[in-house]
Amino acid sequence: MRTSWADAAENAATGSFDNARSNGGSERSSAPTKSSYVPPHLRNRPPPSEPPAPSLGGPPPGNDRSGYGGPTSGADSEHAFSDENTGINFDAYEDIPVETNGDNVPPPVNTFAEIDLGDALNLNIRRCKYVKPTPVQRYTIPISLAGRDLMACAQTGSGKTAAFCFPIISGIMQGHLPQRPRGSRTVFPLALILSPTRELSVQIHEEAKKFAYQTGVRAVVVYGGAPINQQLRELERGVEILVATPGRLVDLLERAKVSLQMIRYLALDEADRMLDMGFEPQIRKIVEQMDMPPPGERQTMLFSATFPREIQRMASDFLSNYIFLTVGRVGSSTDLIVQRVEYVHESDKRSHLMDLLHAQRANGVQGKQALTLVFVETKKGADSLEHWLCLNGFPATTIHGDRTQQEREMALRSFKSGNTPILVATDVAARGLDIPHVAHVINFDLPNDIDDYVHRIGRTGRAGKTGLATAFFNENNMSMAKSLGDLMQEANQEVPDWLTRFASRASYGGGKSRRGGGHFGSRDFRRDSSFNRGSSGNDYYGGGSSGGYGSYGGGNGPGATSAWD
Ligand SMILES: Nc1ncnc2c1ncn2[C@@H]1O[C@H](COP(=O)(O)OP(=O)(O)OP(=O)(O)O)[C@@H](O)[C@H]1O
Repeated sequence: MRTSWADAAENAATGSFDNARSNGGSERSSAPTKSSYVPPHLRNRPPPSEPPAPSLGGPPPGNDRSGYGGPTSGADSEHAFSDENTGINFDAYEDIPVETNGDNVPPPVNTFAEIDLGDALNLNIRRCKYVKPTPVQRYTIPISLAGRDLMACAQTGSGKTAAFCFPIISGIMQGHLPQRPRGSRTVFPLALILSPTRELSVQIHEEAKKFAYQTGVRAVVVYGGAPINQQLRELERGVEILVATPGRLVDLLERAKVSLQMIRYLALDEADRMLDMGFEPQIRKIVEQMDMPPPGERQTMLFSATFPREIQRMASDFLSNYIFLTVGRVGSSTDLIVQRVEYVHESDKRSHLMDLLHAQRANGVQGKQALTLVFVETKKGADSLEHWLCLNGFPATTIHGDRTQQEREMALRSFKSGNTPILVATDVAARGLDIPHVAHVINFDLPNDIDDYVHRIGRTGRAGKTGLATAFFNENNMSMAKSLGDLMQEANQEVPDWLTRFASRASYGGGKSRRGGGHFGSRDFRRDSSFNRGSSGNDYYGGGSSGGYGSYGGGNGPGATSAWD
């Protein structure tokens, strides 16, 4: 058992599942390889090619908006452009099925050069070493540049952030900007990007700053748990793109420090999360009850890897004649991630985790622990597991809603740097965080909702890289048996027989799935013949008695809101 974990973790870290596979399974027969299946990223793998090196030493790029008097800061410096994307194998995404639905869908592009994003942004894209657009970017960017509203669903780690940032920055750079009132202390951003967690907002802001470097477009972030005065000072220096968590933004709107009157672009990242029970009232307040222009007068873009039908229905309130885009199936996990599920009794979880970590360390490069993200159900559970890991010689830290913002940020930094290579987290870290080199995601406690599982495991296997995800399963997770088995099967993973047996015994749904039963949400809910805004209609997703928003009882309900902003 230990050997197989070691192999799996090592392979995930080095991206060499193909090697394991080519051993014919003789030495590594228990490794999580799929004997006949070859994931897309390993098929016809081309020789590694160096992306063209951007010239960083030249003169600053011309600003496409000559005469625009806005601030010129973007990324703090060119050092903000890292080498992370060098050599990424984006062929991994080539054969992912893409579906669009809506009127007059603009055609996709194959290269960034085909789109007029503006010189300064194009240069930044090269500086980021983005050689070609990912599928979600190929479709989304022309749709957004055509001024269309969009609901986009694409797998974790597939580049959704750039997909909404590029058109926003380009639109602001090249658009005819409205005159914004001057003199008052209220600020009037042109674009608003909302995300559910502080850390994700910070990350989106970092990305937006890089993309907007020397474009004249200034991005500012506001989020809870950090001093508001500092954020006010940043706002007063000028803001075109405001990245925010809902709570802090409502505060600023109520104090009339921010007006949404001039908003031209609204993007909701993790849109299904933003519209579920925890956040919906705040989002409605921001979008519908303040001074933001209505749908049709602003451009609205919603992004997530998961989009339950009821959330789609609700989201349509915010959109006007929108295009629905799916890259892969809605809510599917990427098959860059090797998924394993282990039957582990509640009382054995710690020792089992210890076995995994020992094996992983033994096989790590120079005995180093690969970055491992361990998800648990509760904040208390996170603290106690962290303590226990540290006592047992595994440097760990934790991120959850009871920690101060400073502690949360420190934990993330320490994890990213490898100083504490194990991060124990609640769902606060489940969505959006793009941490390079996470080799292994362990669901120590499985979530109650398969969509949450998809987001959690999506912290590995990003941007064309491979990853490993392990789930501990026992009778407490019966309600997940079928959806987990289905998801794994869909992602061409090996589903253990015992899980299939549990699934057939479990009454599917278990009252906790937003997805409902039978089919995964694979399409635009408007195509459902039963779609009728005035009636509840039949559930396309069929099966479960519990499907649907109203009955959602997953980990994000009111009891867990403190884990979020
Ligand atoms: N065209 C591209 N070329 C190379 N790397 C890219 C490209 N687009 C995005 N990336 C990189 O891919 C990684 C994942 O992107 P991003 O965080 O936007 O994924 P996501 O789809 O939003 O994931 P999630 O659903 O987890 O939020 C990032 O490190 C980003 O820099």
